[in-house]
Amino acid sequence: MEELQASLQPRGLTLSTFPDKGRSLLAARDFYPGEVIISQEPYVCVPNNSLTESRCDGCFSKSNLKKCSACHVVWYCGSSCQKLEWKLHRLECQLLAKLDKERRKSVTPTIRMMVKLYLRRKLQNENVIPVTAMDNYNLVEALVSHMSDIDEKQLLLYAQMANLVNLILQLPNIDIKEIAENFSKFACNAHTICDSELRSLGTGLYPVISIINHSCLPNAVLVFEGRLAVVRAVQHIPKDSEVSISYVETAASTITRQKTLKEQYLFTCICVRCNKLYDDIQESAILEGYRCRDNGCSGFLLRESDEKGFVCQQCGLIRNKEEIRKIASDIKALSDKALKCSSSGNLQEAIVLYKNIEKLQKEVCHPFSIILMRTWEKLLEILMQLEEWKEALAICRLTIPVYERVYPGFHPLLGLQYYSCGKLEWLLGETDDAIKSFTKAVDILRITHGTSTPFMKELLMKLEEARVEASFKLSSREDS
Ligand SMILES: C[S@@+](CC[C@H](N)C(=O)[O-])C[C@H]1O[C@@H](n2cnc3c(N)ncnc32)[C@H](O)[C@@H]1O
Repeated sequence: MEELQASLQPRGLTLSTFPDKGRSLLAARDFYPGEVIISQEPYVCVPNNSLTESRCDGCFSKSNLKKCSACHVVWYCGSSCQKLEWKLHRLECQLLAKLDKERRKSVTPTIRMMVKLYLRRKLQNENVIPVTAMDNYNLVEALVSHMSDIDEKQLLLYAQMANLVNLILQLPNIDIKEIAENFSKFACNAHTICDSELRSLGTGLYPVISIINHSCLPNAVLVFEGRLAVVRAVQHIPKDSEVSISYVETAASTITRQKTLKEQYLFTCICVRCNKLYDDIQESAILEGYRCRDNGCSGFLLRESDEKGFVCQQCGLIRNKEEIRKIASDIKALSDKALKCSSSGNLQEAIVLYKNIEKLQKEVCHPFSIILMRTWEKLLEILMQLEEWKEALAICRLTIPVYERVYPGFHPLLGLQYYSCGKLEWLLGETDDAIKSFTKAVDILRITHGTSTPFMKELLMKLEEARVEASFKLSSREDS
């Protein structure tokens, strides 16, 4: 770790260890919103390839793919990506090619990532791939695994997966227990690699980025430029304070966030947001609870002590538990049907069902409820697929106030939602509104995504084009 400390120092970073959360990354100088704190290439990564969708192993793109003719498992979009991966894939390819057809089907992305991890370690040990302070297997060894917190069922699954990896690798002196522990390390430390619009593309292990702890109110954000993981400050991070990112969706009540963190990452979060008790009860009731039965009241409800109903914390009106239970069960039945319709491609029927869900949710959910927000997101997604732009814009606009509230400050999801709104407004000829939305998107995304990626260049170009169009419209109006 001394070597790593030495390489972090010139970047204005330092490592520390806290008793309640282990290693942490600290700022050794002030960082400001939009500044890159650290970036790292993956130690290993794999695309989300499945039987239904394939991606290039080098750049994760979906176009012009050709399957490796020897192993029939890995895809490439062209020779440059194939060359980039060649040193490692040469070994992997020989191993995968030896497997029979049925066995090859069991080589999931996670199994492949483990195989690649051991092959990369071997290549670094043999000096085929260079070792640096930020790129070496010791960093993988130092990752937390939480092995003692894993239940029997999960342990058994990791043991079976480790056996399969061993069978593929056929390396002498390999420790099956260590492979199983590494699967647990993947679960606690690996990151989902996303595109600029936060759509999942694959998974990667970034052992230095993995030192950054979680906060439900993070001061930094992790985004990807291709496979490169980039952490940017979204707040002023004063010298000596801890750098934090969020591992999970922050638009959720503390109970939900803590449950997800415990299930997926095996820890109980001790961040400031999780420790704020009163505000949190109110916040959770707004995000995932019920609204007052008086439509003019914006109060949130809490359960009555005798459990008969819910009391509005603003006007005191009581809402009957049975009434809420009935609506909630109707919503559940409709949601099951809507999900079936949308996954079977029956989008028109799905729209009708989601609109009915929205109507019922408006009766019971607080206007800032994330449950209602998820329904709007689903409606927006389907309306976009159906190219119903006007309706899509109306729904997109509804989501903005909720997004503003649940993703405050420089949050990529808020920036992306403004971007979607702007694109719809521009398409529908509402140029002035499009300029406002693109500007808001730029203000946020230049901090979270930087300005040099093709994605940001496209957004900046759209804003420029919209401005030109607006001034053209204005001058044509003045001329006539
Ligand atoms: C990706 S690692 C982060 C680095 C880790 N602290 C280490 O020592 O390697 C995730 C682990 O760090 C700890 N951790 C991260 N954020 C935490 C938080 N907000 N509260 C408590 N523990 C946390 C948990 O043990 C978690 O499983």
